[in-house]
Amino acid sequence: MSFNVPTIDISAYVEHRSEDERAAVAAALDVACAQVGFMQVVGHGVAPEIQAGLASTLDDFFGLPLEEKNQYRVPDSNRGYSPPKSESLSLSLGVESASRMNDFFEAFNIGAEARSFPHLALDERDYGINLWPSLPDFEDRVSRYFREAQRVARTLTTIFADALGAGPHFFDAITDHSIDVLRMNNYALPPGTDISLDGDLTGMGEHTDFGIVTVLWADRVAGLQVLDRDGLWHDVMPAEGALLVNLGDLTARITNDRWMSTLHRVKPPVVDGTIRRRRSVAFFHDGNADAVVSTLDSLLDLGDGLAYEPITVRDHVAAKLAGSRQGRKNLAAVREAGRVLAAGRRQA
Ligand SMILES: O=C(O)CCC(=O)C(=O)O
Ligand SMILES: [Fe+2]
Repeated sequence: MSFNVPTIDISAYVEHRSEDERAAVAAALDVACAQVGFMQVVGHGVAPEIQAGLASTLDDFFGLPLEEKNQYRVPDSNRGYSPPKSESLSLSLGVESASRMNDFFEAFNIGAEARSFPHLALDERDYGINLWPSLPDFEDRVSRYFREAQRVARTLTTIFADALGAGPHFFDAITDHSIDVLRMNNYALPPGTDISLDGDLTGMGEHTDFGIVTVLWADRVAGLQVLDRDGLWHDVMPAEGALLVNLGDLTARITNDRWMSTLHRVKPPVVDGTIRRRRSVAFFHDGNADAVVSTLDSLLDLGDGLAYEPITVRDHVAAKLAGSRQGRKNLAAVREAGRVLAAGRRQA
């Protein structure tokens, strides 16, 4: 069967059109979430100039010298700058083991802060404090897109609730002070990188996203790959003007794996001895730190009859960030490990 990332037009929800039109969208989204876990979303209403403004901030920030970018590192926080895993210095030495550019993405993160919800006594450690580069209009351009991505994510969870028959307030109750993070990714090799030394050039290693849903803006440049149900990787590129959307692990838990938290990675093709620079921006909608995420009652009996244990978003995110794992084997870990192993067996 050929692999296809379905295109879902959400304008019926964005424009509050008729119940019948919205029901058709929810039905199409249900199939996409159950079969692929990735979608091209159109009709989202994010203005092209807001997307262009966002794209320009990546050029401005990642174009800075590394020393300057390093001033925006925030240790032990999901904020600020993360440099590529390998240092270009070791590359210049030509030492093979040191020269591997595995996971060569660099990133800059901002997100919702506890103080954005002054009426709630939230802990900054669950959210993080933004560090804005001192570049003209940077904060403004990024924030404008952030608010739009947040709106799209909330529209999506409204559709999720309809598609799952979960009741209109199911997602509101777990996302009204959501941990939302915007990760701006830059995939570019330092000038002079000898890619012939690099056996397995990986922009970003295979992973699933942690949260409820991810809204992904990306350049129309190859590199993103998605794992299908048969364990094969497929290249995925956004259509003109489309946003990619994928589900995270919390949605897999909520739906008892009826919907998929799909493995993906970034592996840019080498063309003429180099890779094309690629930018992407992932908006992660993870849910309230203190929300307890449980499988919907209606889906508890699905599949092997086992259920995910309820977990707070805080504990789930902490476990994922710690590279897993809580001492005892839980169903989530077993199922996720199974997916990764199956992929590894089928394809190098
Ligand atoms: O660069 C991409 O297209 C994917 C990025 C991604 O998967 C992530 O940031 O979690
Ligand atoms: Fe991802």
